[in-house]
Amino acid sequence: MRPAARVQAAIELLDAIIGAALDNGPPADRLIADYFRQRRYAGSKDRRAVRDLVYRAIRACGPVPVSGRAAMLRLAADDPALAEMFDGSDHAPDLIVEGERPAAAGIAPQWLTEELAKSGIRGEEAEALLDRAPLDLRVNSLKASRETLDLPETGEFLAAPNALRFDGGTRVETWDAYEDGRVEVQDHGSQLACLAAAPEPHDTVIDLCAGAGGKTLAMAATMENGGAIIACDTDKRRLSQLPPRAERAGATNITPVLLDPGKELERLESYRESADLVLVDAPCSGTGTWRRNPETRWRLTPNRLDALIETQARLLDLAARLVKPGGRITYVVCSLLDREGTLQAKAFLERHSGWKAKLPLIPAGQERGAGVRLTPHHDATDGFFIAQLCSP
Ligand SMILES: C[S@@+](CC[C@H](N)C(=O)[O-])C[C@H]1O[C@@H](n2cnc3c(N)ncnc32)[C@H](O)[C@@H]1O
Repeated sequence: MRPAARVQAAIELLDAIIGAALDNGPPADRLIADYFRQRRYAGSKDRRAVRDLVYRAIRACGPVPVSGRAAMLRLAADDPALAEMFDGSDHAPDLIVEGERPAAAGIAPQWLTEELAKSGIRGEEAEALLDRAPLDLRVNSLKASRETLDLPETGEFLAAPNALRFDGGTRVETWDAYEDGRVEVQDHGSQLACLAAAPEPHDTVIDLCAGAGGKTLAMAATMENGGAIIACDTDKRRLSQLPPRAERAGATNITPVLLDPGKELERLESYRESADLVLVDAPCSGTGTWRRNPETRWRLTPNRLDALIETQARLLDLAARLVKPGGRITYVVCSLLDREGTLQAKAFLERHSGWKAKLPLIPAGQERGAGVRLTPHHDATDGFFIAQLCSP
């Protein structure tokens, strides 16, 4: 593909990504993969170049752009070589018309930038939300040790006991250690959240929002396959990924339980007041993960945020019924908004007398009200809020 044709391809993809963001459609990565599946003539260099342009444009635009072309013009406004590609030739973008406006720059849509600022995320902290993320691995201590594991590349040792960091583009999927479950891809922030949860080998743990099991597997390793982990989720597709992953990782103490939204307690009745630990890794705005999925900031609306906050409160109340006296809830969100983080934890403590917050002991983060917050700028991790809520 000629360079100008790559720019036009990026514009077409951006149109699809903007449409999907507004209609709750597929994520950007899937749209990009589908686009190239239908265009086999594009080589790997073309794909990489187009993908890079698309993500640069997504990161550059704060509010939702009116079109892919406006998003690309945002980039071209600061990049004369890119602006020259708008030359109207075959497969290239049309010439730039005088007065044609690029999409607005910024961190996020205005309302969301304000929510972040209210939560203390502004300036460098806000800008770092759109950095490119490195690739973090967790060495699976059921099968290997970080100190002796031999990998094709040397990773940087991070503060979490099994964490290693590599460059963003590292192709770990091709490594033997990945294939045979000696390592898992997991952001350092997620690993620190599991460290905060600190499950003991004999514990009964309920992982209420287990998804595909990222944190479940980390806890199974910490528990050395002892005790029991009940891994729940309402999403059948995500939860169905857990058993094969557990098998690959050699984790044997996990029971997956599919929940019906709104009827979670009915399914979990037999676990009432039984858990030493309930991990609530709640559905959230994902404002802490924009480094990986920058287009998700165009998907969020004030109404969607309100609905997420309501669900988080409901799941915390449910968790309180599952914890045994003296047990605890570890509440985690990959969000930096106080309404989902410290204010959510505070509201829980007000609703549940006798419960107390205990500051999680992790070698990173900053105290934020009832818990600890990790941010891309301060901790070089995805953004997280983590609280430990202890039952009387
Ligand atoms: C942040 S993700 C969990 C990620 C997962 N713990 C991990 O480490 O990979 C939140 C999960 O909550 C699930 N969820 C949403 N509503 C739920 C509900 N009412 N009960 C249980 N899980 C729910 C979603 O399907 C999603 O998988």
